[in-house]
Amino acid sequence: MAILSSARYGKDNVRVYKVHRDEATGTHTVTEMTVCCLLEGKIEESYTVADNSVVVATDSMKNTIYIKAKEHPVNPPELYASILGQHFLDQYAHIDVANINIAVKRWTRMVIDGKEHPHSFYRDGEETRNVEARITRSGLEVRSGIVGLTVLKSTGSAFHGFVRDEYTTLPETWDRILSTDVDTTWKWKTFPNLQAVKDSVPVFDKAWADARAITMKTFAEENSPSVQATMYKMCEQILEVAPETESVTYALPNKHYFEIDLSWHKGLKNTGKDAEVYAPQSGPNGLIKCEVSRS
Ligand SMILES: O=c1[nH]c(=O)c2[nH]c(=O)[nH]c2[nH]1
Repeated sequence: MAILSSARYGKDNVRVYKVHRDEATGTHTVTEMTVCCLLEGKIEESYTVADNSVVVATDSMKNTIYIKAKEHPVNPPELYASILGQHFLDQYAHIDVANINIAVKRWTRMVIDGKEHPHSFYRDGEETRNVEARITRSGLEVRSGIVGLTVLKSTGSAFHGFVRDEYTTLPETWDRILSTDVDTTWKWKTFPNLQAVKDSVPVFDKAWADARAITMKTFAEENSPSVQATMYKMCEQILEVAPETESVTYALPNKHYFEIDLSWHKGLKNTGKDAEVYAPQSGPNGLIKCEVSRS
């Protein structure tokens, strides 16, 4: 005997671009995002007995993503995700949950001859602003975040005092390169309904800007004793500045840069205090994760 223990389906990788044209100033503002929409509900029969009468086609979900982007603001993405998800619950009585994930790409306004250009933008990094929303009839669970913010510091990072035994070869260091691709999320207290999300609109952009600034300032200024200790400090600060959040997570790869001993070539000094040329590693890499909640 078999039983369908869990199921969700929908459209992934729906790419959407929206322009807002300010008629008064002639300034355009653009948003480009990738949306994933997965529905849950009374859909068992579509899997178990091939009954498609319960299936909202994933093609219709794609259409709905475009239509809701036309009808409503797409910023902040937390609001658009909530509006989109709520639509599926309102429209289809047998759908219980809409899982909406959004990744917003960067289009930063060009500055030409010292002036912000009204309609030209550039991609300043692969970092995205992300939202994961789970919309149910008992509330909206929303997690915001940043993915793919790549950072490096050339000093101001140490790692020593770790376990030394017969498996250890890594030397202790008081000065190393630290580099990572930041993946962080902050979870909002569950919203009871869509109106509560609408009422919270101003806090979403602020939390994103604060989390980004805290990540970079802490990374840059702290004399890091480890990735673990640095990320915990970042979490604490985000919880502090965003009181509407419940918890914060970080997942940070430790992207290693190895010293290269070149002494075999004419006695070249390139290790320790003389290290200048390093070998960036693709893998293996460390991967350090944490979630910090209010106590
Ligand atoms: O910050 C670090 N944390 C670790 O857990 C670890 N492990 C390791 O080999 N290097 C590092 N660096």
